[in-house]
Formats: sequence, C-alpha cells, structure tokens
Amino acid sequence: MAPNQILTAAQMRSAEQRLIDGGETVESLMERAGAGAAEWIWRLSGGRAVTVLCGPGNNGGDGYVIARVLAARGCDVQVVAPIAPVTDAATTARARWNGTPVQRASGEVFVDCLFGTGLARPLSDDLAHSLSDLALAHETRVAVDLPSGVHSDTGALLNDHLPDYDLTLALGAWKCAHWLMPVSAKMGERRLIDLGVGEGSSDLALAQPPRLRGPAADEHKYSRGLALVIGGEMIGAAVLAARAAQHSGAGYVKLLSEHSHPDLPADVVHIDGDLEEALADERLNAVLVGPGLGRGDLARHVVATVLGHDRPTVLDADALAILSPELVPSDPSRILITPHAGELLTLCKAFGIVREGKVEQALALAEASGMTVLAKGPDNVLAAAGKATISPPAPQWLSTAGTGDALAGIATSRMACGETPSAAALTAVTVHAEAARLAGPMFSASGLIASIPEACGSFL
Ligand SMILES: NC(=O)C1=CN([C@@H]2O[C@H](COP(=O)(O)OP(=O)(O)OC[C@H]3O[C@@H](n4cnc5c(N)ncnc54)[C@H](OP(=O)(O)O)[C@@H]3O)[C@@H](O)[C@H]2O)[C@@H](O)CC1
Ligand SMILES: Nc1ncnc2c1ncn2[C@@H]1O[C@H](COP(=O)(O)OP(=O)(O)O)[C@@H](O)[C@H]1O
Ligand SMILES: [K+]
Repeated sequence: MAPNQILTAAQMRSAEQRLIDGGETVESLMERAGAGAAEWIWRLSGGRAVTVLCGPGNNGGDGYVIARVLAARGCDVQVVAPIAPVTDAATTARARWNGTPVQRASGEVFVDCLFGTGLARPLSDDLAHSLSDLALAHETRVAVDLPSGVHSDTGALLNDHLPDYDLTLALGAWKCAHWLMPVSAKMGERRLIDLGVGEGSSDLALAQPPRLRGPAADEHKYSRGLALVIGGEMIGAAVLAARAAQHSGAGYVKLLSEHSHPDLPADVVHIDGDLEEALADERLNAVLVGPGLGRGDLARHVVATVLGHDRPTVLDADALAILSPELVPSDPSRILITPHAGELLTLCKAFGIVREGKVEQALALAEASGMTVLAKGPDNVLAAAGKATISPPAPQWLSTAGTGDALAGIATSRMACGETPSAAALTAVTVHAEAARLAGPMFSASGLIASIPEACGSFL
C-alpha cells in the first residue's frame, strides 16, 4: 500500500484496473473492501444494530458484503436499497447477502454505501431525503469510501444538507475529497483500508511530518540563518511574522520598517534603513514581504525591489494583491507565495487561470508563476513543479487574525535555515498546526506564536 498517495476518481479506476489485469476480479476486490469496512464497523458498533444504505453501483456492492459479513458475526443488520444493483459485482454481492431490503429503518449505526467515486451528478431529491432521513435516525454514521453526494476530485458538496459522519473508510487509496474542504469537515475520523493498490503515478500526496535539525555545536547566529521581514503601513502584522520567524529556527531576525511598535521584542532587531542596502547584505538568507505592507505605489515599489534581488522570498498578504505576471523574476523557484482563498482567487485572475477546485488552481498557479504555492485555509494545498501535497487538517481555532502572518514568519525562518520553499511551507503548516494544538482553544496570534518553540520541538 502507498498510504500517502491521493488519487482522483479516474486514477483510482486505473489503479483498480491494474489490479484486475494482475489477476484480481472486481468481486474479489469488493470482498476485500467490504470485509475491511465491516471490521471497522463491527468494532464501532459494539453490538448495536446496523443499517446499511446500498446504491446501484459498486459502492452499494460493498454495502451488501458489509451486511453479509456483519450478519455472519451475529450483528443485527438491515439493508435499505432504494435502487437495485446495476453492476455485475454489486448484483453478485446482493445475491450472496441472504436477506430482504427494508423500506425504512432506524437504529444505532448507519452505513452509507449509496455512492462512492462513481457519483456523476447531484443526488435526486428522493435519494437525498432518504440519505438524510436515515442519517438522522441513527446515532453513529459511517461513510464507506466517501460520503454520498460529494465530488471525489474537488471536495465540493453536490447537494445541500448532506449528513455529517463519525467515520469515513477510504477504500484502497485516499481520494482528494478526503482531505479537501468542504467535504473533509464532514467525514469525522478517516481510516484507509488496504486493497493492495500500489504506488501509482499520482501527482498528489498527503503531507508527512517534517524532521527538523537542531543547530550544530559550532553554529552561530548567522550560520543558523538571517531572515528579513519587511514592514509597511500596518506594522503589527510584520511584528507577528518576525516573532514567529524568531521562534522557528533562524538565528537572526531583522524587521525593516520606518515605524516602530510597542510590542516589538528586544530580540527582533529593528532597522529603518534603506531596502536596497538591507537586501544587499551577503548574509541574508530569506526575505518576507506582504503582511501589513499596504497596496499603494510605495508597496508596489517594495515588492518589485524585493523580487529584483535573488534572495529566497516569501510573498504573503498585500504582496499577493500586487503580484502580477510582469513582476515574476527570471528565477521564480526561490519564491513561496501563501495565499488564502480570496488571495488565491485574485492571483488566478491576475495570471489568467480558469480552473475548478483548490488543487487544480494551486497547480496551475505554480505552473504559470514558476513559484511554490501554499494555498492555505482550513485545508492546505502545497503545489510546485506539477506536484501537490495536502496537509491533514489543523485546529479551526486558527481562524483568528494574525495567524497567517505567523505562518509566513515560520516559512521565512525555515527558508533562512536553508529549506527549499516547498520544504519550508510544509514545515510551516505542520508546526503552525501543532502550535495551535498546544495553544488550546481561544488563542490569539500571540498565544500561537508562544507555542511555536514547543511545536518545533515535536519534530526535532
Ligand atoms: N471498481 C472496483 O474494482 C472496486 C470499487 N469499489 C467500490 O466501488 C465504488 C465505485 O463504484 P462505481 O464506479 O460503480 O460507482 P458508485 O459510486 O457505486 O455509483 C455509480 C453508479 O451510480 C449511478 N449514478 C451516479 N450518479 C448517480 C446519481 N446522482 N443518482 C443515481 N445514480 C447515479 C451510476 O450510473 P449512471 O447513471 O451514472 O450511468 C452508476 O450506476 C467505489 O467508491 C468503491 O466503494 C470497491 O468495491 C473495490 C473494488
Ligand atoms: N477553519 C480553519 N481551520 C484551520 N486553519 C485555519 C482555519 N481558518 C484559517 N486557518 C489558518 O489560519 C491562517 C489564517 O491566515 P490569514 O487568512 O492570512 O489570516 P491573517 O491575514 O489575519 O494572518 C492560515 O494559516 C490558515 O490556514
Ligand atoms: K458512500
């Protein structure tokens, strides 16, 4: 099994076809999928009654296998089947299940096997009502492969009022929707069931935790990395970024700004000199521009000046409103951009990108700009050079002002430490999420920043 690969519905079909070409049958795969799912449902049900909703395709087929396996273990199982099976494998699975479907059921555990990766259009009103009525009539809900009514490749909801689940059992490989909003928020816990699908040619993967390295015995502040954060109209945002950078590995963080700030810690070195001069420092390893910068002529000049130098650079916030194809330098691979959903939309417009879904948009923007793109938000998609990585969800308490500035500061610090823009972005997202977990609920950006050192410590 390749536990980190994420497949589109088409790639999943190809992967299944490769297994079938290698001697498997759809029926044997369905048996494995159904038995694997039944094992989880058995554990979760703890002897409670189970209702399985079966659709017409192979997802429904999995449902009949689940019903048969659970019944054989003595579980009280009912099947609701609003549409008869249409595939050979589902027809066989239905025939092997020794029971009669019921019209309606209420009970304790609900298993959704209505549709999986084959869903081609929104559910009809009748099916959508059956699904939500059954889900409401049960305490615990499990989705097999995917919740029904969702787009496997984009994570979009195809119907309103779809249920929330406690557990989603991905069959054979992760699909994009398992990790993309808004669907991913409905899935509850996620578990992957092994069907023997090997490593394919997927260009999408689930992010893995980074391994950080502490300073060597002979390290000094410059060898650990010098980061420059450029302030602007709202100095507070740059201060947050500089404080986050300071706690993320760089040995030296400078804040260039004509304004000072009462919260500026003594260990962030404030300079108010010339930008060109600051950028010309041979020891400078990474630059951040954008948080609190402003969007006027001066801000444009600052962004153009930074991009005119050859430093590893993070562009965030206001710098993303300014970025345009004309400003892209000849060596853009040293640049990381960190747009939230609104900034991603603006950048797609600026670069003439018309694509559906966050993964496709991030990949297209990375291709058009040559930069590394971290499309952040409740789901984080990192795209560079034709490959994309999705990070597991972070605490939603991050939805507070200033946490994006902290993220940009961490990424800049990691680039100052010598990480590539992609590695730095992955480290930043992971450390940011861990710092949020450590900070507990209701934190502010400052509280988050205070947890960064301990969060980094988890990955040393
Ligand atoms: N293949 C394998 O080897 C294995 C696959 N496995 C399992 O199979 C699942 C994929 O199976 P699948 O391709 O049959 O798709 P599935 O999601 O069950 O539904 C498709 C059916 O629904 C229909 N339909 C579509 N939209 C509709 C709508 N809105 N309203 C009504 N009907 C609609 C569509 O017909 P259409 O009308 O579009 O021609 C078609 O008949 C996968 O998620 C996993 O669970 C595992 O068993 C392991 C082995
Ligand atoms: N609901 C959420 N769940 C998890 N992370 C979130 C959520 N909302 C926002 N975030 C994270 O918080 C940060 C917010 O960044 P941003 O929108 O740029 O805010 P700001 O500009 O105020 O700093 C991003 O890193 C984003 O990924
Ligand atoms: K399903």
